[in-house]
Amino acid sequence: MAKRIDGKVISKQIKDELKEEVAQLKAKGIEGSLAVIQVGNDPASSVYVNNKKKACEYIGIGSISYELPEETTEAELLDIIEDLNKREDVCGILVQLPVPKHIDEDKIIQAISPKKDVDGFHPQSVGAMTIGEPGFLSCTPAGIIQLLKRSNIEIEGKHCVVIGRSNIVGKPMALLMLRENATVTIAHSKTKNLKELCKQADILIVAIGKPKFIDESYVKEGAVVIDVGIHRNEENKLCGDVDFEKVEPHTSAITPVPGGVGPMTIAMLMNNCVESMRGQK
Ligand SMILES: Nc1nc2c(c(=O)[nH]1)N[C@@H](CN(C=O)c1ccc(C(=O)N[C@@H](CCC(=O)O)C(=O)O)cc1)CN2
Repeated sequence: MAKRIDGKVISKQIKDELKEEVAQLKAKGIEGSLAVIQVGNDPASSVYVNNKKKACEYIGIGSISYELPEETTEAELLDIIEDLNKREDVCGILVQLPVPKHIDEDKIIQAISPKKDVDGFHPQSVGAMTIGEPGFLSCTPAGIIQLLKRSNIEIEGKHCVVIGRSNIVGKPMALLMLRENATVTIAHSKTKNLKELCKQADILIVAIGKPKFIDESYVKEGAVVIDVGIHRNEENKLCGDVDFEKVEPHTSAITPVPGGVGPMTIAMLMNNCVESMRGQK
């Protein structure tokens, strides 16, 4: 029977470990706050930002919230980031993505000091990860590695197919799996014979951005399936990129949506904040 990988339980374990560590750091006089910036009022972003602030409170670190109007200019946002880069009480800075179209996302990411880049999106963080140097890891891919390891799923030597090549999930995911000694294939919208390729995967990681796109015909019997997608239907019900009901019986382990990868993104963000407080980066 397929094992359901419970991201809620594993993310809680991680946050509980971090809570203890934060208490120890505080006892040594080390404190820090996460600056959370949201531009505009996209409802999904508001949910994620709120959950991030709640997670800060849970593990015992501060959060400084910036809820900026949609019309905020790029220059105004850059000024705020510049100030936050200099503040000693701020251990991490995150700008919730996506930002409104008139703001250049890359410029914003690059303005955040790599020392406070707890999202792990800065080119310096990505470069460090690529060559195995210390640096903040992108939260969703790092969360998936934790999900696999804490579920005792062997990665080394396995064929992992990652569908999706975004800078925040697909590419770093492939690199982290490679770092764990998996044999990695990246598939994307132009990949030929996607189904045949996916059927070769021992571990299939899906970040394709299409609701319920992956059915059982893409999955090798007994494979591990990780669903990064998150979509809301007309009845406000969430689903992933994987058709869970059809695929689950054919897997050895699978993540649900909700309650799989999503909560891990926030747990790993907290992990990066604590790493920043430790001053290890
Ligand atoms: N600055 C960033 N922006 C975005 C990131 C990111 O890592 N940093 N990732 C995504 C959104 N995201 C975090 O911000 C995120 C997405 C989903 C979840 C989550 O816990 N999902 C729950 C369901 C929650 C719901 O009711 O909608 C689940 O899957 O169980 C957390 C964080 C894009 N932007």
